[in-house]
Amino acid sequence: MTMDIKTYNMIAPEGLAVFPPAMYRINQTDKPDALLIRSQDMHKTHFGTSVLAIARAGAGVNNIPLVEASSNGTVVFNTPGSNANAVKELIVAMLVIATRPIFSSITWARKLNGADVSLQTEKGKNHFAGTELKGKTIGVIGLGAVGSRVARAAADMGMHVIGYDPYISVEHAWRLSNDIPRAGELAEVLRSSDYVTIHIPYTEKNKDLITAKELQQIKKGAILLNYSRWGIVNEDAVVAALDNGQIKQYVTDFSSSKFIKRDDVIVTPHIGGTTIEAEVCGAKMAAQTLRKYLETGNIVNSVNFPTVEMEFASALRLTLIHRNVPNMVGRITTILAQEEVNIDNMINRSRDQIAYTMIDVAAIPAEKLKNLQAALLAIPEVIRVRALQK
Ligand SMILES: NC(=O)c1ccc[n+]([C@@H]2O[C@H](COP(=O)([O-])OP(=O)(O)OC[C@H]3O[C@@H](n4cnc5c(N)ncnc54)[C@H](O)[C@@H]3O)[C@@H](O)[C@H]2O)c1
Ligand SMILES: O=C(O)CC[C@@H](O)C(=O)O
Repeated sequence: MTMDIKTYNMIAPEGLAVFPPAMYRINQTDKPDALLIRSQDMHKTHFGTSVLAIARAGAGVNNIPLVEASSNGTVVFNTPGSNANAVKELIVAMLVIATRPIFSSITWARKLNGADVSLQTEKGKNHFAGTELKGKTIGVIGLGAVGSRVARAAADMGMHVIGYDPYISVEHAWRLSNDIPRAGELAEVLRSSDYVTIHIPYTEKNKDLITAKELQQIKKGAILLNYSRWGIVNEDAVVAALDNGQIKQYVTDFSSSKFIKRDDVIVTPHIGGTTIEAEVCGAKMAAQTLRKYLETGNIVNSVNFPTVEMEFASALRLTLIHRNVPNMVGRITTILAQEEVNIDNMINRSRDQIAYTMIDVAAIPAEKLKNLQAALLAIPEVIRVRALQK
C-alpha cells in the first residue's frame, strides 16, 4: 500500500517524519488520500472525493466544511490540547502586557544615552507604574484545553477566577479544581470581571457571542481578550465599547483594519499556538491520527465521526461509512452472509447523521472481495467502503 498525503501550511518536519517513505508519498499528487493542514481555508480549497481524511494540526476546525466532509465520507480530525500550553503562556504574557506599561518603558529606556543612563532610569521610572493581576477578577469563557489551563494559571497568580462553560466535558471538569467557581450565566461573568478571556470554538452558535448587548453588561473599564477566533467578538461593538470607555483595552490574536493604530487595542498575529513545541506536538499528533485511520480504520480525535477503535486481529478489515438509519447492520451482514463471508469481529458506532461500521474477516480472494465491496457500496445509504489488509 502506498498512500498520498497533501499538506497545506507549514507542518513541522517531525510530523511529516511519522509517515514512512516506503508507505507514504508527501505532496506528489493532486489526488491525495489525505490532507494534513493548519489554518488553510478549506471552504475555499477544493478537495475531491479521493480525500479519505483531513487532519487539522491544531484545535479550531472552523476552516473545514464539516457537513460537506461528512457527506463525502471524509473523516476530519483535530489535535485536542496540542497547543493549549502555548496559548496559556501567551495569555499570561498578554495579561501582564495589558496591565503594565512594558513596551512604552522599554521604548523610553532605549532612547536614553549618556554616562548617567542609570540615573535617568531611576528618575524616569515613576512614569511607568502599572498595576498587579493579583487580587483582580478574571472571567474565563470556555473551560476546555486552553481555558482550563488559563483558569489554573490565573488562580496561581492570585487572581479570582470565574469560569463559564455550559458544555464542559467531564475530562476538563475533572482538571478544573474546586477553587475555581463556575458561573451559570455569561452575564454573571461579564458583570464581575476586570479581565474577560475567551477560549471557545467558532461555530454558528458562537458567532457574535460578544456583541453590543454583552459589552453593555461588562464591568466598566474591563479588559477583553480574544484568543479564540475572528467572528466570536463583534468588531464594531468592540470599537464602540472602547470609544465610550465601557472597556479599557481589547487584546486579540485576530487582526482587523478597524484596530490599526488604536492604542487601546493590542493585536498579535494569530500566534497563540505558534511555539516550536506546540507545532511539533500538533503535527505529530495529526500525522499519527491519520496513519491510524488510513492503516487500521480506527478513528480517534475526529470532530465529525464517532470514536471507533477495535483491535485489528484478522487478515482483512472492511470499513463502511454510511448514513445513520435503522437496520444498516442487518443489511450489511446479510450481504456478507450471501457472499459466504464469516465475521470474526465487528463494531458499529454513530454520531449525528453519520455511522461507521468495521468488520474483520479472514482473507478473501481478490475477485470475491471486489464483488463484496461492490455489493456493499450498492446499499443506497453507504457512502464509502474500504478494504484494509493487515
Ligand atoms: N490563537 C490561537 O492560535 C489558538 C490556539 C488554540 C486554540 N484556539 C482557539 O481556541 C478555541 C478553544 O481551544 P481549546 O483547545 O480550548 O478547545 P476545547 O474544545 O478543548 O475547548 C473549548 C471549550 O469551549 C466550550 N464552549 C463552547 N461554546 C461555548 C460557549 N458559548 N460558552 C462557553 N463555553 C463554550 C466547550 O464546552 C469546550 O469546553 C479553539 O476552537 C480555537 O478556535 C486558538
Ligand atoms: O495553526 C496555527 O498556527 C493556528 C492554531 C490555532 O488557531 C488552533 O485553532 O489550534
